[in-house]
Amino acid sequence: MLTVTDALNLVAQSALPLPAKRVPLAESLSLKLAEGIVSDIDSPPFDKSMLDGYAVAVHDSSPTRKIVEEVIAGGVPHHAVQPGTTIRVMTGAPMPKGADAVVKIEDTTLLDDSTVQLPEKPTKAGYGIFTRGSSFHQGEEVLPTGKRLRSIDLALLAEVGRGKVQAIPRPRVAVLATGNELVECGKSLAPGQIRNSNSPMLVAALAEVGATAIELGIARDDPSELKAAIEKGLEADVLLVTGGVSAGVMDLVPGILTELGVKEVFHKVRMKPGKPLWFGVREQAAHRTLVFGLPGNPVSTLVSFVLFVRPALAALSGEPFEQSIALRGTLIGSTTHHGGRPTYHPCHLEQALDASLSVRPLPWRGSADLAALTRANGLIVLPAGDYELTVGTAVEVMRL
Ligand SMILES: Nc1nc2c(c(=O)[nH]1)N[C@H]1C(S)=C(S)[C@@H](COP(=O)(O)OP(=O)(O)OC[C@H]3O[C@@H](n4cnc5c(N)ncnc54)[C@H](O)[C@@H]3O)O[C@H]1N2
Ligand code: MOO
Repeated sequence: MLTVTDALNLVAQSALPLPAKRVPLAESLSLKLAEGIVSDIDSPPFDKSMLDGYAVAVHDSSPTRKIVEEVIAGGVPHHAVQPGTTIRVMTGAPMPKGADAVVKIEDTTLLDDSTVQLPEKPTKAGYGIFTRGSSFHQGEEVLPTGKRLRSIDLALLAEVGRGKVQAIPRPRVAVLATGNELVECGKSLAPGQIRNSNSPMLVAALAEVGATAIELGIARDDPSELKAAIEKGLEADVLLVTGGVSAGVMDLVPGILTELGVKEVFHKVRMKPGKPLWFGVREQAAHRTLVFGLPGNPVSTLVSFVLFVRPALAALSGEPFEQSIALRGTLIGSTTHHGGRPTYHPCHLEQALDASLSVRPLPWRGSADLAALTRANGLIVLPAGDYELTVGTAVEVMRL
């Protein structure tokens, strides 16, 4: 059976960045730019007052000035500032000709409706002015290709008039739960039934990493129903099918995937939980779909998602394919391990002031015990073998 590392390498080979496309500004947050953004304007586009006050010429020493005009943000001055005169400007207003500084309104005294007294101390030239083009010039590259867009970057795109940008889009990920025993969350249970907990978990986990989830609901263990749902899911960039991938009589998923042209890359990985993980790729025309058959038990689904799907989604979005970071911690509770598969055991991690991690293994009843996982914020990576680990042992852990 494949090791986790070998299986990860196989997923990494297929998880290539999605082709870039034009994306509306409002949908571009956290996407990776696929073009350098060049400004269509000087910024600011005009010499602009940064204060509410009076536009003055600093070499003019007249103690009082005649106010010839008032310019608000969005307006334009119709006069120039001449010796003995001033123009009242509001923050954001274009500076009038003849002025080279702004005196704050709080530092002045209005003598009558059209006369203002200025402070004796002269203002410095340039004070209170954001000079045209002092941030950047028209034709300058303001955001480089490859940049992952943050909210402040969206502000800059808006400033330079870019309503659409060329970027690597968010991966579209279809989520399909399979199994006759499953009912949706709002329903009461008949004998033998359980609620579909995998779909809400995966949809939320996809939201956490900025992927777009396409929920396909529940398909019964019926070949034609499964086939129709899987066919729909293959239109996405990634299809996550949960359940039906182990060895049972109703484990139909791998066969149907193969029938629909998905090439199996691997089935089964030496890990606990998550052993029956299935991975394949369908190439059709220019469209590639990565397909993960996630084992049905919710903890197996989540661990497989964290280990395999999350790095694949990062790679599709243009980031490096990186495994969850392995950290070192020290056990503050003992634990035992049995069996030939490395186990990802739920734990509670606590970081001390010196950044060291204490690791408390949590009671856990296996891959269907999702309640135990709700109390965990990490997983201990326990190597294969039969052994006991005592308090104080150094272990490898991952954050959840
Ligand atoms: N003979 C073998 N039996 C099993 C093997 C094996 O290798 N040989 N592997 C076991 C392991 S490990 C796991 S994990 C499970 C995985 O099975 P499947 O992926 O085929 O999943 P199902 O059989 O459909 O379901 C397993 C379990 O999970 C529950 N489930 C399924 N979907 C959901 C959902 N959406 N929400 C909540 N719970 C779900 C389902 O009811 C089952 O109880 O196979 C072992 N067996
Ligand atoms: O690998 Mo299964 O996921 O142990 O329960």
